Amino acid sequence: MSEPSRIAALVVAAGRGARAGAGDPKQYRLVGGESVLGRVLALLGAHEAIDRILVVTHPDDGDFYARTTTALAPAAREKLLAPVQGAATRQGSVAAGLARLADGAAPEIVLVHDAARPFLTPDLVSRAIAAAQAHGAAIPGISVVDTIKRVDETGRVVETPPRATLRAVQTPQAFRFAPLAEAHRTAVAAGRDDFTDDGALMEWAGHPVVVFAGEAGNVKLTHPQDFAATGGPETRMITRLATGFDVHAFTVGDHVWLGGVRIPHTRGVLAHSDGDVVLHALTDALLGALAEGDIGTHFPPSDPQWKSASSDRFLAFAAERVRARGGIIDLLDATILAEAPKVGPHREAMREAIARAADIPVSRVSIKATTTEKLGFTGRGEGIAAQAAATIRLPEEDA
Ligand SMILES: Nc1ccn([C@@H]2O[C@H](COP(=O)(O)OP(=O)(O)OP(=O)(O)O)[C@@H](O)[C@H]2O)c(=O)n1
Ligand SMILES: C[C@](O)(CO)[C@H](O)COP(=O)(O)O
Repeated sequence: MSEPSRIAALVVAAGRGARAGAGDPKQYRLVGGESVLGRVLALLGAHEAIDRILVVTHPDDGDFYARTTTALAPAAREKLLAPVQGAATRQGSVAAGLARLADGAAPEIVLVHDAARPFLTPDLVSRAIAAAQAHGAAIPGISVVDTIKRVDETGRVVETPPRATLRAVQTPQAFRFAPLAEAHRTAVAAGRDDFTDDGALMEWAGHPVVVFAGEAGNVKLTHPQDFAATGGPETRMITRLATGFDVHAFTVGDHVWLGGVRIPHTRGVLAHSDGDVVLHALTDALLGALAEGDIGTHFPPSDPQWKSASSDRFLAFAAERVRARGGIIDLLDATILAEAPKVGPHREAMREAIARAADIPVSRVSIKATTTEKLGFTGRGEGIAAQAAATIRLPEEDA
């Protein structure tokens, strides 16, 4: 069997955003409630074909970068290499990243992406990878809607290129790694540091470059009005809250699963799956927020394939449904109702496990517990229960 391709994402984030006006560096400002770079890294991190991500940063941005990456889901954080420092030009910043990626086992394919383009989609990333695998050098482009003129230094029009032949190109631009790294070294040796994209640099170095379909929404945040326009996503997102509840009876056994953690106990639970009441309640809360039924709708207990199933897959499924509808999970909160086992010693491990299953930052997961003062079935030690709440944001048109 052939080895899977090694595919790296190189995100250039070392610019100063002079055209974006006063304020924090544009790659760390918020759009739709999330940092621009954070959105890029979350999306690239969740893409299964990408095995490592390198961000090229500005030396002044250490704190911004640390805050952004701490808030990432574990799956995305694990793919991050230590950042490298950029240069005075975009081309120089890309070259610095390529030099770092060449250290050790270089990737086969590299996707070069502007941190300032936070609205890329998984589909665009997949198309970029497929195009690079097929053609070696591939860049996303869209047809232009304005008529474009070439002018001289006085502003006089010297040419009107036929519009049908023009494309406005974007990132991620995808290349076989070795030729791109070589072309960058050749450009520096030739004293060139003025290429505004890697497609132009590869073209100059004599490589064929193909354009594949870009996306109109994949804009580069350049001027202050670009951020005003993206005030859209924030106001267009609708917050939804829903709850979930689950109970399992105790039976003979020596452990229980709670929040994705195996906890030794004097009893086990009666269940078709692993009987994790916390993950079941959270799954129902997420499905409720989507109005997409409940856990039994998607994973019927009558279906033998879910026998003894690990419940993190149920939660992962529900979280993926939120993302598939363009949504964001803001909070997963659960309360465990039991006299025993004690939850406190396992709380952080549960938060980590839930964050991992839902692919969200740990800071968005909360676990609480209470006894019921020896009242009711939980008080009598007959079973264990969990109630949960989830808040998500969904695009207005889909909510
Ligand atoms: N020396 C530079 C210049 C740009 N970039 C990155 O290249 C991308 C595209 O560049 P641009 O939108 O021009 O960003 P800035 O250079 O920051 O903007 P400006 O030209 O307005 O200062 C951005 O993600 C930017 O951070 C970089 O890593 N290093
Ligand atoms: C790479 C790029 O985003 C493709 O459109 C663009 O060339 C970057 O230009 P900038 O002047 O560095 O923003």
